[in-house]
Amino acid sequence: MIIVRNLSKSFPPDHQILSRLSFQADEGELIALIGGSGSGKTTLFRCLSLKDKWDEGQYIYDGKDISGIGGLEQFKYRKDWAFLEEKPNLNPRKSALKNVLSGLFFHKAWWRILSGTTSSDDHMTAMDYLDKVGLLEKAHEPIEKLSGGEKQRVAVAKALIRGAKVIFADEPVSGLDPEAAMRVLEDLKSICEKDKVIIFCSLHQVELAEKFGSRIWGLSGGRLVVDIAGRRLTHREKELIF
Ligand SMILES: Nc1ncnc2c1ncn2[C@@H]1O[C@H](COP(=O)(O)OP(=O)(O)OP(=O)(O)O)[C@@H](O)[C@H]1O
Repeated sequence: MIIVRNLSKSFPPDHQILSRLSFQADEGELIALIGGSGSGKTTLFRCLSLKDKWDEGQYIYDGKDISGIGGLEQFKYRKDWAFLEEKPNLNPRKSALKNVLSGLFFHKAWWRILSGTTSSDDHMTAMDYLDKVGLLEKAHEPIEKLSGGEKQRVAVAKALIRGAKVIFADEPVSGLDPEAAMRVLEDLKSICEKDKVIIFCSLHQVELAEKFGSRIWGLSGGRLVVDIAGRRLTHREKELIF
């Protein structure tokens, strides 16, 4: 569970980006974050994944206040989190399988990392995750030969194999055709429900947020102006956000 109280962040000299955000996110929730360009979506994700510092506020993760923790302790928590970006962070020349296996970096023995060897158990686990996102038959294809949606689904499998408990998906379906976008979001939603991970997913299309979000957050000018259970937004709620 994630609890945030009064989180604020500004960029110098005094550009306030996030303003006193408070919320709770529970396991199994897919939180669809919507907001205009520059409303602070990426900055919020960067703060929650400890990539950026914030100025004020309390951040409680799994019952522990991690607001002021330093480098080494941060590393421990970062193992629990994965980032999905618009352009998936994958090696284009390596196969889908090898890319998924690289997600085990945090968990493998040092000699396996140095020698690049993997056990047959690791191999089967990676195949299981590729199966979960419907890409078993593409396991040996190099990433550069996959479509945008397939690449994103490999990135999802890579996040899962590393045991991510929280996934920050920053506009993961921008640039995908509607069918591919639906498939990626269907996978994320099913993983969220079955594996009880928390997924924060920023989206530009309100309809997708309404269809896939178990909750919808609306961010405007760095403020959380809408926080509702997944359903169609009212006209007034849309006006508050955009
Ligand atoms: N490193 C930085 N230094 C100064 N200002 C920044 C920095 N990063 C982001 N900003 C500013 O913070 C604001 C919020 O940016 P952010 O990227 O979080 O918005 P966003 O909602 O993700 O936008 P988009 O939908 O366009 O990606 C913007 O005004 C941006 O210019």
